[in-house]
Amino acid sequence: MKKTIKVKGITLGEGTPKICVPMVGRTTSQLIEEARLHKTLDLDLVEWRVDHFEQVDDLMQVKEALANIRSVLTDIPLIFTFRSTKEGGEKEISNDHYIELNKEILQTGQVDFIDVELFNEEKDVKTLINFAHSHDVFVIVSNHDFEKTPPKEEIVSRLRSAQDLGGDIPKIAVMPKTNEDVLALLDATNIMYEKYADRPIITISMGQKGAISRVAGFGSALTFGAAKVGSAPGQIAVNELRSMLNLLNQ
Ligand SMILES: O=C1C[C@@](O)(C(=O)O)C[C@@H](O)[C@@H]1O
Repeated sequence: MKKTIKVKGITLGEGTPKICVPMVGRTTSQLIEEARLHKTLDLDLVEWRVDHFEQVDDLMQVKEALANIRSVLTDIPLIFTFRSTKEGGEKEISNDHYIELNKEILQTGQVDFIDVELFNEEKDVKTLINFAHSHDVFVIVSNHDFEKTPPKEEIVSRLRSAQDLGGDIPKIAVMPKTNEDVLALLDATNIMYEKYADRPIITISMGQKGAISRVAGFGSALTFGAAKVGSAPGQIAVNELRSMLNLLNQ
C-alpha cells in the first residue's frame, strides 16, 4: 500500500492528480493581490515561489508576507519553495541563508510543505527534512533540468534518491527536446510509480512539447497550472487544466 498525504482536506497520491498554482509576486502587495485571485480559482494547493520575492534576503519581510498570504488563503495547502537559479529560479542565495530561510518558515506553522532541492549537500537535505518533520511539515525533494531530459534510468534514480533521503514527495521536472524525451519522462514516472515509490511522486516534462505530462498522470500526484503568470514553461491555465483532468478521469 502506498502512503497518501492528506492536508487541509486534500489527499495527494489518491485519485485524479491535484492542481497546484504558483504565486510569483515580487512585493507583499502583489502577493496579497495574487492570493486574492488564487482564492477565486479552482485549485487544490498553492506554491509560494519565494525566489521571486524582492525581499527574500530579509527574514522578517518574508514572514510578514507569508502571514499576509495566509490571512487570505486560510485553508488551502501551501508549499513554500525557494528555487535556485541553477534549477530555473529567479535568485541565488547562500547555502546558509537557504537553510535559515526554510527553518524560520517551518517554525511559523503557516506552511504545509517545503520544497528542498535534491542537489544540495546531503546533510543539509536531511537536516531540513528532520526539522520539517519535527514541525509536522511535509517535504518535497525536487530536481529540475531546464536544459534537457536525462535518460529514464537517471530520472528514476533521482526520484529514488529523493525517496531514500526521506522526502515525503520525490519530484522531478525536466525539459524535452524530442518526443522521445517526453516518453522517457512518462516511462520513468510509470516505472517509479509501479516499482519503487511507496509515497506520492510528482513528475513534469516542461515546455509545450511536455504539456501532455501535465494531464497524463501516469502516477504523478500533482500538476502545476498557471493563474495570470506561470512559473515554468508549458504550464496550462488552471481552469483549462481542471477541465482536461476531469475529462480524462471521469
Ligand atoms: O518544480 C516546480 C514545477 C514547475 O517547474 C513546473 O514545471 O510546473 C513550476 C515550479 O513553480 C515548481 O516549483
